[in-house]
Amino acid sequence: MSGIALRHEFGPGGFVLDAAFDVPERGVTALFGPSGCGKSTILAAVAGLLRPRAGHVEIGGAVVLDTARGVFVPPERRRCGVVFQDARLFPHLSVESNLRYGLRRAPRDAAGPGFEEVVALLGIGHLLARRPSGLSGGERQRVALGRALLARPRILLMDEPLAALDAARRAEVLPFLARLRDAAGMPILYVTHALDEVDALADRLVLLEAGRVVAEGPVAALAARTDLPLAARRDAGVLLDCRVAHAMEDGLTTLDFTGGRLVTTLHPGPPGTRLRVRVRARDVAVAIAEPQGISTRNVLRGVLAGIDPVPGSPEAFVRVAVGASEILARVTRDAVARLGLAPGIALWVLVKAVTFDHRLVGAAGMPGEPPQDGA
Ligand SMILES: Nc1ncnc2c1ncn2[C@@H]1O[C@H](COP(=O)(O)OP(=O)(O)OP(=O)(O)O)[C@@H](O)[C@H]1O
Repeated sequence: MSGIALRHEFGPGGFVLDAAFDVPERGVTALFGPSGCGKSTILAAVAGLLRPRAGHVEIGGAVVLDTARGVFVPPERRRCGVVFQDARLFPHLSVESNLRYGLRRAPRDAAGPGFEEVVALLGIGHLLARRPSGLSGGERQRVALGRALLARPRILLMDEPLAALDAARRAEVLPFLARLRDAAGMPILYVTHALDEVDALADRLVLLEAGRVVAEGPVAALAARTDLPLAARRDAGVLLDCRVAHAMEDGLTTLDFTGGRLVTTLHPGPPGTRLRVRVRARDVAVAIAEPQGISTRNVLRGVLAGIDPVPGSPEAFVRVAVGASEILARVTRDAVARLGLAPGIALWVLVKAVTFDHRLVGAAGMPGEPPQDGA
């Protein structure tokens, strides 16, 4: 586990950062929050590019900052691999030379994937002879990821690595990021304000607001909470870890989750492919009796676990336990009263097959790759 605790002020009366959180040894920890909440400042302080007033930063067992004891390891000795919005490749060097620059920076005794392995992981073998100016934005970012990884850092720090790309390029790079996350074997601290990137990549979420940590924990656990700023978003809803059960003849796909089965119009991959699906609360309706004669493909039986009114609105979140999972429905308070909803009653959850977000990427494994049993 890596630990980060930082306090900083940008001049008298300026922005104040006061944040502490843990980063597990593996996987992506996303720093998420509105513009100006301090995400980039945290990353800069971890990388050693900013000297905070007070703080303690430990990465993979190495203390790189401890202001109480006067420890400040300079950025070049912190072994942080940093990837920014813009790839920042050396323009006069080929892709291969850019990558080998990363490799030369790796400490002799540091273990990590080799040149060929990284090139294959990021699908950049056909680009090696080119200069950065001859690459698309997405290809440049893939090379930047490779260069950072080849330096065999203790941690990868990514500051909105997809923010400068258009939607098509983002969709192209996202699966490679997911691949890198699974293969890198090191923590990744990932700054973003795009929820779809969190859904696709993050294991843990650190939710920030005005320089402070509002909540931290596994992404799915935070998505299910109705007391966080996330719940105010239009796309608020639970995340379900699913596995493709089978493709149906009518072009639909069934997904299994711990609690039941969903029919969707998604085509994430062959049976066994794992993916994380966002079920938006606004797309979910509830019924107190099993509905008949409706077009909705997903009708799941559950038990009403709780009702959370949305402050300042005529709406409420209804939490429904479906097997071991919980699904959120956003309904009017009028519906709560009309149906006599109360915790403990049986409830049917209705989700149309067409409502699932098609931008979602497999949470593990690449769409189209064979399933990895036991993964
Ligand atoms: N060098 C600086 N001097 C003064 N204020 C600064 C400085 N750098 C950042 N800030 C302020 O600190 C706050 C946090 O900035 P930061 O860039 O960390 O936010 P962010 O969450 O990464 O935002 P975004 O999502 O827009 O990139 C902002 O209010 C910003 O104006």
